[in-house]
Amino acid sequence: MASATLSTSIPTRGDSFSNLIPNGLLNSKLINFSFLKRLAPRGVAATVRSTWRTAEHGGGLATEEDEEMGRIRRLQNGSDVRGVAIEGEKGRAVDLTAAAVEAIAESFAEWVIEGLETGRRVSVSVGRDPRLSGGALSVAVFAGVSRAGCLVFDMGLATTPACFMSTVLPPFSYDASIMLTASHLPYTRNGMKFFTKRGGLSSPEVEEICDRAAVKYANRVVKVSTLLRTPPSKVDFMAAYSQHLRDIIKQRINHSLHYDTPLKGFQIIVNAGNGSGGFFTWDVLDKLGADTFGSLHLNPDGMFPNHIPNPEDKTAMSLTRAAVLEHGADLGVVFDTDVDRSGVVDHEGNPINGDKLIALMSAIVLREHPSTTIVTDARTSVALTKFITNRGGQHCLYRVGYRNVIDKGIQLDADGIETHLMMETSGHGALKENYFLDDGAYMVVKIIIEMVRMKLEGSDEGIGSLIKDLEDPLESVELRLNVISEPSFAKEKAVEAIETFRNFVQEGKLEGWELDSCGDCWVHEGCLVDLNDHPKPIDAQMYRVKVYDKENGEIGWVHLRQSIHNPNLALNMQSSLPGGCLQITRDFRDKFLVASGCDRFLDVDQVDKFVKTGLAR
Ligand SMILES: O=P(O)(O)OC[C@H]1O[C@H](O)[C@H](O)[C@@H](O)[C@@H]1O
Repeated sequence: MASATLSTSIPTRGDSFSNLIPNGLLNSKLINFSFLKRLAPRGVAATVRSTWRTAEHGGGLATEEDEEMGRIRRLQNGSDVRGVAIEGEKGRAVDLTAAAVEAIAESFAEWVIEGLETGRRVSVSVGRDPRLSGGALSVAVFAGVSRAGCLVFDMGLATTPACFMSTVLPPFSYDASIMLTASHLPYTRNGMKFFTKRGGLSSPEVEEICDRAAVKYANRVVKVSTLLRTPPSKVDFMAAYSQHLRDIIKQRINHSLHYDTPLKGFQIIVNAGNGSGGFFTWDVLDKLGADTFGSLHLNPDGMFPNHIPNPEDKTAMSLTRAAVLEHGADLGVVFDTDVDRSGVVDHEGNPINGDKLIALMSAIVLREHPSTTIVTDARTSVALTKFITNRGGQHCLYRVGYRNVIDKGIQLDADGIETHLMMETSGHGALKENYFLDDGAYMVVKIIIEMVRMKLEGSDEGIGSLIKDLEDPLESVELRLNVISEPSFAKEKAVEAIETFRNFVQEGKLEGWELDSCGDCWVHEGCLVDLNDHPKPIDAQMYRVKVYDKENGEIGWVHLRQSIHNPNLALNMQSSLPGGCLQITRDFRDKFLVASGCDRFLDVDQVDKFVKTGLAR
């Protein structure tokens, strides 16, 4: 091993350096030693270095400090922190403890202070969703942030977009914000999202913060503070944020007869799934004159007793659909727990989420900004690309993960390629006009304004009519393949499988499969395969492949990637040929999984089941 690598790298936790380590791992994704040295008290850095040396010599056990540091590092999930916060999951212990949260919050606050280099005390706001663990973990955040020397502002029950908005809306304008949420994950989980005035943090930034927290945590004898240096000040930011949303609706509709109640005469059903989104009903819609009778699950309940708050959830959508039809409402709205995502139901009861929601938002945005570029993740249908380009827009397909999609849009826009909308199929949607922030409430605001505008222009067709010409893909399937490995190696094994897949495709071992360098994106070759003009560290490995057949030409695509949250691979595919997905899956299994030997460390049950029965999951 080259000495240059020796002096700059240390292993990540759990690298017990057995011969289980996948090829090349020892040199990859290792944190920077000089960074660690700056932070780590001598003992810790020395332990880390000596463990690394053990590795260099081919063996040795991870120390207790390594274990502790690894536990904190593994809480990073892309651009968020996520973990189990309360007991209740079979086989999964609590790892998002108050001590871990405190160390991470303190590290974030230090990172903000260093970045701002201001003489005054830095201010940080804190919000949370209704999860049962939220109260206790808030206290841990207050302790960590105040321990770093910041002023803390407690927003209480809040939404993720509101946390960001608290950094830009005067008079609040806090320097940074932390939201405690695990979005649509079960009640046992919780997590953290981080914001500065520049927006949400990227995966490498969160990784840096977790590395810092890991060292801090491992070096602490007493892990949890009992004393708050500065008690938090309570603020009712949600009231100000709601007024901000109301003002936007009033100003943009500019109703000639009733300016302050522009939603008079409209019935809108909100399904908040017992998450944080209830405010949108009583503090935004009701006050603007809408009739919200029939709305569902508005009261916050950290057990989420009705269904998972998630616009991708079938129950959430079908209950909302039923309520819209029962009440003859104009619109149904479904929020996820922390309201950074949403979906809608039109007045005919048609659910609009996934590709359909992207199409709806594209139709609205393209009217305002003809020819704008729209960035989505690369699991969208060929029909969506057609929908966007037929209206004069450009469609850039990029990597899964809302932060990736948003960051790509920001980068394109900065490079002079006008980009107004960035959306993931999961329902994260960000608009340039709204700080490039993924904001489920703001998306609904845009849709409501469009709905009223259409009505005022004399159309009774409703917002569903805007996407009438969007075709559904003939076949669309998602399968998951669990990685069978010790948890600390799961990520690396996933990368190994995905890179092997890429090699197989490139070497022509799967006939008719061709690595898709940029989907149907015209912007730059290679954007999808991470060869950006501004390369960024990769948070999850993924490739999209176009599939051709001799008789029919291009028949579909395959997208293989590491899951962001779990030790598994996600295999998505679409086909325009009946039975195409079955054939694709058969080839994937026989010519890749079995031929490469990856089936030895991947659980191929779902693949086998689909091949046998045609049923996914
Ligand atoms: O990797 P998965 O488990 O499929 O999750 C992927 C999804 O995770 C979260 O929900 C993120 O907010 C999304 O941006 C991402 O697409």
